[in-house]
Amino acid sequence: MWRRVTSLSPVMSTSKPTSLDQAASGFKIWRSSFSTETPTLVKDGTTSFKERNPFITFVLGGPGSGKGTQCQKIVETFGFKHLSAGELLRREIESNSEHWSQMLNTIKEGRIVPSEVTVRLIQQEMESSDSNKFLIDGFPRTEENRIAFEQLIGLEPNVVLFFDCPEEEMVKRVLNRNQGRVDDNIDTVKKRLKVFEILNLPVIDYYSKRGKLCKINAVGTEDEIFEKVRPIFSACAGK
Ligand SMILES: Nc1ncnc2c1ncn2[C@@H]1O[C@H](COP(=O)(O)OP(=O)(O)O)[C@@H](O)[C@H]1O
Ligand SMILES: O=c1ccn([C@@H]2O[C@H](COP(=O)(O)OP(=O)(O)O)[C@@H](O)[C@H]2O)c(=O)[nH]1
Ligand SMILES: [Mg+2]
Repeated sequence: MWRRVTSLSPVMSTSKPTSLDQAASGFKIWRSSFSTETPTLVKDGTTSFKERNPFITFVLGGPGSGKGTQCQKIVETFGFKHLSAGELLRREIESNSEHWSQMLNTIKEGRIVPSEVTVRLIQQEMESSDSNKFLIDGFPRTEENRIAFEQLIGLEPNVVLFFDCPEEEMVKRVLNRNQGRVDDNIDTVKKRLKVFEILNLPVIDYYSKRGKLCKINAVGTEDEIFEKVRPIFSACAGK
């Protein structure tokens, strides 16, 4: 048996990040069915993922701010491995994996899937990749996500990109996205914008204080925005 919180109001009424995240995911029972043991970091029996010293970029911004679009350009120009947390979750749902219906409902309602699930999917992708440069798109979405990643993977991002976009523009882009997503409708977008403001902005603020944040004005053409992104990676890639 599991229970789902259907109202956004608990998200709005408390200020503690951990309880906020629990309210946002609404899966206390589901959450408890996942192990919190630190998974092994050994990839091939000799080298742990951490020892590979990967370059990790978190890509943040509200729904429709252009994260995925800019990630594609970064991949083309700088050869990163792109991991979209949302895509990994959608793939899990499509493959009818355990808890697929809870994940689908969470996404439909614009809430956040438990950290254990998302971090495990990201970890599997990173560990099995030949690349050592990662763009983690749309994660971490909460302080609890951030802490779970740091604890389970044992690493922090090298850089955090934040695509800063006005709400009106984000809504317009999401409603025109036309990819058949269950969350690209006005009701879910409104909820996602609230979740972004309450749960994701504190993560952005955290990285700003750590001196890791690159804030990019996400208004303009895709190419104009990429010209602001390019110098961030040129310095280390020599391009
Ligand atoms: N700079 C831009 N100007 C106008 N539309 C954009 C821009 N960047 C992306 N889009 C479009 O907006 C929608 C959302 O972009 P996407 O990259 O999926 O955002 P996110 O991953 O942040 O939700 C897509 O249909 C995309 O083609
Ligand atoms: O770390 C994550 C990333 C995504 N999601 C869920 O997946 C949805 C879609 O995420 P995605 O990043 O694909 O959306 P985008 O911001 O690109 O529109 C989010 O609203 C959440 O419900 C989540 O729970 N945890
Ligand atoms: Mg996206």
